[in-house]
Amino acid sequence: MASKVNISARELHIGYGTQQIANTINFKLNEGQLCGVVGINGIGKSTLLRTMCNLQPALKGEIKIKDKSLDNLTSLEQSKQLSVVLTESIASKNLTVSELIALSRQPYTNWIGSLTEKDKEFIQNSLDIFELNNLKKQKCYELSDGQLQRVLIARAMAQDTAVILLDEPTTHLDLYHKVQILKLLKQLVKEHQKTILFTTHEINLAIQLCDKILLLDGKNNPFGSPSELIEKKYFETLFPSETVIFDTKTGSFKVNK
Ligand SMILES: Nc1ncnc2c1ncn2[C@@H]1O[C@H](COP(=O)(O)OP(=O)(O)OP(=O)(O)O)[C@@H](O)[C@H]1O
Repeated sequence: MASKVNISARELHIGYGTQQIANTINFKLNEGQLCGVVGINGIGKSTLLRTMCNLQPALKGEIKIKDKSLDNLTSLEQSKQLSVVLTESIASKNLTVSELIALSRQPYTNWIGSLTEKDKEFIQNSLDIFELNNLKKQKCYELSDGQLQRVLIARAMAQDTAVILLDEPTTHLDLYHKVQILKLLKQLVKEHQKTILFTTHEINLAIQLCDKILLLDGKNNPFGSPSELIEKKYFETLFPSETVIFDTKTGSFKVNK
């Protein structure tokens, strides 16, 4: 059975007003796929993410969620298809972990905002999957960066959308917690058939864990499986080679000593 395309971009140009930041971005992501967006500082990763969740307009081209153009979705329809975890610090840190995760059910609750049994089930499932039961009564400001990141992803999970977008979900985390978060994302796409797209500077980890990588390079913006991109030597020109080199044998970046 052919996998379903959950999100795609066609000939997408992104930027601010008359300032183009990245051009001709093309990709298609199926359900059950984890995709990392990589590229040097300032190349447009966060701009792409913000464009993909309609926080800013595309300059050209089309984004589709399933078979519908993002432009044609109402904000309620969008919030049932697409959840977003951005880097900006959350305004609601005064809430407990449970309360923050419960907010994710807003697209489904009635006008009073009361939670049904089904809503409560989604919230409890998320707490279970992300092992947050022992933290659920804690205030969000009391959490470590790694714990808060897990809570934010749990909230996106409880929103029950086909697509989850995350902006740098592993910043400020130590190596163990970076790997833990990325493995959780991998588990989500495989066990729950989600499509997850996240921006990252952890290219070595993305190469090991992602099904697809979108490499914003300011030219071709290649998209493919990590091994396809390695074979086509796209990683080799990403950084100046006198500083960092790409080792094709191990599929990882090394310091050029
Ligand atoms: N609100 C804005 N208005 C105008 N230009 C902006 C705005 N936000 C970002 N930019 C510019 O857009 C470009 C891309 O920024 P963006 O934050 O998308 O890059 P990035 O790849 O996510 O960078 P980093 O890896 O450093 O987080 C930069 O040149 C930045 O200065």
